[in-house]
Amino acid sequence: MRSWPFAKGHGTHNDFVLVVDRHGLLDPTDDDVRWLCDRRAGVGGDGLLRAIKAEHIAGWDGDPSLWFMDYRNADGSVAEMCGNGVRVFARMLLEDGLADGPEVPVATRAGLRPVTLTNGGYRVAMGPVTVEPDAVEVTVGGEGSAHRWRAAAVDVGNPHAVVVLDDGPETPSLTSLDLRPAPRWEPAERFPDGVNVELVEVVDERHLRMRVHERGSGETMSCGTGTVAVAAAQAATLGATEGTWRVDVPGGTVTVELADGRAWLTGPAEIVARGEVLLPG
Ligand SMILES: N[C@@H](CCC[C@H](N)C(=O)O)C(=O)O
Repeated sequence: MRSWPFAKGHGTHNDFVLVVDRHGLLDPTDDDVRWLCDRRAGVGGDGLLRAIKAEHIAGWDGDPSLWFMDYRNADGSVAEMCGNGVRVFARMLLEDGLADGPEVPVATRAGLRPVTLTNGGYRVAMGPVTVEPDAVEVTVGGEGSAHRWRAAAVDVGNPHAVVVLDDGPETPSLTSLDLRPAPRWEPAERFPDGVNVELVEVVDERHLRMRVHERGSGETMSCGTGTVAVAAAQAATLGATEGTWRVDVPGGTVTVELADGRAWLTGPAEIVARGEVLLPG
């Protein structure tokens, strides 16, 4: 049995188990991550956020004294970035006295992501975003209820495929789609390491509603990098290089600002529990 102090938190109901591992001694295995994220046997979460000093991360060539967010999906796989997670991560560091506000620079596999505590929530500088319209075909739903659409490939540090639903009479509503089976995409080589798939309803030009199937976690109530991806895909459709978008997800609402190929994400971050978890083994 191993006993680890942990916190549980969420950003627009995208939920995480958080552990502080300053010197990189915990080294969670894939099985540990799956167990921690298990909603019946473990603590439960869409992913694990491990805070480790960047000096222990091979390949990090920035300031070694920064906190590095080691993000793992619920299935144990590693991801480059998590837009909701990084806000919750910054909040935990601030609450624990491990960082000074109002700006917390967080090292991630996608690069530096500064998080600033503002009146409207936690604002994250999300870095560069690129959009390739109509790059893949995505199939959503199981046999008998499958739909196929063209999707934009969007890079927010991690990969996304964004389907914007039209308002034609044959188009199913966002809420009716079955996101339990993992969406498929073609050509498969376009995303060799998997992809997060967002489905979007346009409420108006600057207001979007989305659902997401996350690589490594399944359908979640929100995905911060996904909200940036859908805003960027919509901006590309409009021919806009800057602006502010409201994005509604099943777990709440966030704001995405875009300017000159870069993005900022603002939303809530909550810590809901702290304790000691007893890992098997
Ligand atoms: N929920 C996150 C994204 C987490 C990583 C993603 N599943 C991936 O594998 O790329 C977010 O809020 O951005």
